[in-house]
Amino acid sequence: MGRGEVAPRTAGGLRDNRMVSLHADELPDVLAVTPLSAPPDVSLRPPGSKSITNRALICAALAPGRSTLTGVLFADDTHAMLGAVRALGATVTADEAAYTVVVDGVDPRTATEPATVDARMSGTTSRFVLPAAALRPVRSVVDGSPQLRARPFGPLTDALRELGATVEDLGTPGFLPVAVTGPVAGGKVPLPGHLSSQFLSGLLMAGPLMADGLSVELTSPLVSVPYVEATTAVMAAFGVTVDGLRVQPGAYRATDYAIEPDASAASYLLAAAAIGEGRVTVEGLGTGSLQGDVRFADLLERMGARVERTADRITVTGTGTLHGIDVDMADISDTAQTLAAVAVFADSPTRVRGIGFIRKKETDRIAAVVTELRRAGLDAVEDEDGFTINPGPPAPTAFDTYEDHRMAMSLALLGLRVPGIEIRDPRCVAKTYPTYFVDLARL
Ligand SMILES: O=C(O)C1=C[C@@H](OP(=O)(O)O)[C@@H](O)[C@H](O)C1
Ligand SMILES: C=C(OP(=O)(O)O)C(=O)O
Repeated sequence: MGRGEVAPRTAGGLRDNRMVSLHADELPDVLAVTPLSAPPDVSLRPPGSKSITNRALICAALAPGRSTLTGVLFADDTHAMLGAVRALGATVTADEAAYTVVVDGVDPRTATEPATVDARMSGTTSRFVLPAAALRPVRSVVDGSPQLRARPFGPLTDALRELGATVEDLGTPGFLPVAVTGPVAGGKVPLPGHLSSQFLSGLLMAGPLMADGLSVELTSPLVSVPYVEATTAVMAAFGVTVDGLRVQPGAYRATDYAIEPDASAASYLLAAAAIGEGRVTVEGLGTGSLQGDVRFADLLERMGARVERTADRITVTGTGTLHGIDVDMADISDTAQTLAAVAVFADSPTRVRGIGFIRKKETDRIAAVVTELRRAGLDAVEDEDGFTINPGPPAPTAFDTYEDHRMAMSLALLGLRVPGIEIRDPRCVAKTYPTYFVDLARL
């Protein structure tokens, strides 16, 4: 995928072409979105999945021997993970132009060097790397950005202590930074599920290298369930079986692994078809996807868009009709802000439930999306576990993005239909989708 060229401060239209790149590295402080001049009719392949890339990197790093990963996402969150697995002793050779990473993994139980990991803003990196670091008989420090330091971490440190690791709180207990010294013995452990699924995914991936194996007992309902299914699927590709929430002692097998495109990233492109009353095909994602977020297309269908699916492709066609829906998004909460943007153009209110935990993501996403839509003159209401969007025409607005890539990507969609929409700090898309505005411009 090359870098797009469009007019300065402009995304969405290619006609006034003054050749300024829309890659995240080169975006201005404020980006104006130009409404679509015609309904989109495009086929796109989003970049590799962040979630699958970061799982495959952990499994490959723990698998002695050489693994080759293809379709890799190169974005801030995966650069964080590349740094993390290097710090843990894996040898990593990345070829960004070829979307490929070669990993020579090592058994962490033989480590002799202390490690320091900067997880940057990446929840997955921090929560996946700490249990892996706990397998090492030496001390590892894990830290991240101020934003990541504000996100919950305590369930993971509690679980690792219970499983036999030494965990030091280096700041506020329950938050980064922390230090861990293993080896973690393993065994049975209780774990809350209602804050994040990433604690469970991280523990499961370290499970086979714990001397006593691992058995997790959830003490509260699990959110983001499909991500745990993705974890066990990637582990299976590297030769490890998870039975319920139990993992026997064993070993990862180095392998060559193809990463599918990112389904959360795809949500913006598919939403654009519904909003822009055109047609968008997302290649490489379909009924065979490992990612729950492909189900975002089901919601567009419920709202009135036409959806066609094959094993590896989804096409959404906007029909000009969009009805509001009432939906629990606990399984696919990364697409809740995308749905909010679509809901603005529906003919009845949309209520999203079950996502109270997204208040602890990059920002309080419920408060942020409601605040910004209200600034655009919409009647949006914050609920404890979600939000309600009453549709209406958005006023020209420069949206704040709260250092949250998904705020930027979702709110930009309004500008495809409404003039005067601007995105402040659009560079925050670099966290998971540095070429987002390049792809948006292709619509
Ligand atoms: O495991 C993963 O790859 C992810 C799980 C989800 O987080 P939570 O489990 O914290 O909801 C999701 O929001 C995040 O973007 C990626
Ligand atoms: C919540 C997200 O990421 P993470 O938890 O991995 O930082 C996200 O990508 O929306």
